[in-house]
Amino acid sequence: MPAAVDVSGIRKRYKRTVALDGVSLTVEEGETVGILGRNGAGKTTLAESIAGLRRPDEGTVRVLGLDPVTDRARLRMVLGVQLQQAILHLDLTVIENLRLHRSFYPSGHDPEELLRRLGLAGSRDARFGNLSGGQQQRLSLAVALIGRPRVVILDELTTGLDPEGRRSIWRLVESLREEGVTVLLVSHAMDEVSRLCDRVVVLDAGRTRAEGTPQSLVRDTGAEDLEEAFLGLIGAGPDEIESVIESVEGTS
Ligand SMILES: Nc1ncnc2c1ncn2[C@@H]1O[C@H](COP(=O)(O)OP(=O)(O)OP(=O)(O)O)[C@@H](O)[C@H]1O
Repeated sequence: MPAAVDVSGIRKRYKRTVALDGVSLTVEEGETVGILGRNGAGKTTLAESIAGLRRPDEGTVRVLGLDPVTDRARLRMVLGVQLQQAILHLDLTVIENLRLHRSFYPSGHDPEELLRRLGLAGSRDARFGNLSGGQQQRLSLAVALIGRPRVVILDELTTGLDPEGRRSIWRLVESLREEGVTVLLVSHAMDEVSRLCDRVVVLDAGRTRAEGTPQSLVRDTGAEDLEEAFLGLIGAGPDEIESVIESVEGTS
């Protein structure tokens, strides 16, 4: 059985910026793995490389044994992706967008039921372009899940959601885990990562700085909680800690 996600030694450079500098990562089926790192650490580039939206300069990526670039059509049937910038039809309504995406798969969720689970039933007939940021975020998650994927990539899943919305989305991710879905979660929200993730990978300047369960990272760094462990791991000094906290708060 191939791993759900197998990344080996990937490098990616954008002109002068080295975004990924030899990252390797294996995620077994059914695991929920968090990708952490300060702004610009390379998290989205890693997520997009796994999704086949970026082609690494070096190294290999496999998702359930498929190459995301050359096996794209087959991968689409088993991979769901929610990225920071949702690309949905502005002029279609919520339900039309979701039905359209449902039509790409031979089987999947009932669009109406998924809207209810995501707290979007009340916005069913609103155009995507008229939704609030949090509602757009929920719809992009619905689109990622509509085909019942075996692997899901979620980039900043709950950014911009109200507290009630965050909790209902967390419960949904927990139910994915119960169904054996593999989840890769890019996040700045340490409470979210502590609650949902079996394992965490900390990226720093395009390299893997640390990897382990949230509990082991806290224990091994002698920190009080995951946020303190994270700040210690990326080597943030007292002044830098303030600015990292500001950047984390600004994006969560
Ligand atoms: N399309 C691009 N062109 C040029 N540079 C890019 C591009 N995309 C990302 N970068 C650069 O690559 C580095 C990694 O970016 P990436 O978006 O992967 O980081 P990130 O960890 O997801 O950050 P954030 O937490 O802010 O979302 C950054 O220095 C960024 O400026």
